[in-house]
Amino acid sequence: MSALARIDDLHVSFGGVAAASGVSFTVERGEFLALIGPNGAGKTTALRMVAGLLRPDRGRVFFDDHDVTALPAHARVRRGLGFTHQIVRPFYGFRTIENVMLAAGHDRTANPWRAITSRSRVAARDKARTILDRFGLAAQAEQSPRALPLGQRKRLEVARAIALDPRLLLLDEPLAGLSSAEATTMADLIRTLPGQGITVLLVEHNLGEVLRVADRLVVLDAGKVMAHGTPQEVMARADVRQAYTGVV
Ligand SMILES: Nc1ncnc2c1ncn2[C@@H]1O[C@H](COP(=O)(O)OP(=O)(O)OP(=O)(O)O)[C@@H](O)[C@H]1O
Repeated sequence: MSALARIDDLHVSFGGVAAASGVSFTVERGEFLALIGPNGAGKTTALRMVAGLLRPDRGRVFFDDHDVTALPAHARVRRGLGFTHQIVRPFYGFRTIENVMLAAGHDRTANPWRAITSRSRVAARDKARTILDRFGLAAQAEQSPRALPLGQRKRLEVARAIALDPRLLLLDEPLAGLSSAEATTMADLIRTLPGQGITVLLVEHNLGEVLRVADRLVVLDAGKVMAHGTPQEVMARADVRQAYTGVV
């Protein structure tokens, strides 16, 4: 079977700075793939091009064998390519469960406001409850996201993305800013997604958690792929250890 996503020779520059210089890799169906590399390697830039948040100067993104390079992010979301932001952005005017319902009602109405006012409300609420349960947020359902600590707000961000039924979920540093216990909880939750039909492409600095939960790694350095393989294969390479950790 072909790859779920194929990233082919992406180039992009900001002013004179090349943030991606021929980035190519595939995301296989059902895998948990992590994109790692030192600061400024181009990880977030690559993820934004896959999501449709940034147009490459050159290169193509294929999702499910379709060339989606020209599609904006919202059109990719409709095809099943979801993403979360590094900085969490819940709707603070809505309760936690309503935040998930806005996404859960997406298949019934294109207008998110109608998703919580129309007859589909009950179905969306049930779906949102199930997702909040899975993400350990059932007790916080009726609270404002403002009242939630960062660890729970980050889980809400992933819960909202899941409610859109993605087949591929792009996660940008979901563990950033979390305590080590919270990071482990979040990594364990993300680890369950491929078993539920959601392929994961993760950008993450927390190498310990990445090595624990990822199936495969792609290492970026200076806008290029320097290595890919299982965590064991990749971390056995001296050039990767030097670029990524500064230790040979
Ligand atoms: N919008 C932008 N405007 C100008 N330069 C940018 C922009 N976005 C990224 N860059 C530059 O592109 C390069 C790659 O940045 P990017 O954020 O993709 O790296 P990263 O690997 O995600 O880094 P980090 O791990 O620090 O988040 C860096 O030199 C960065 O300064």
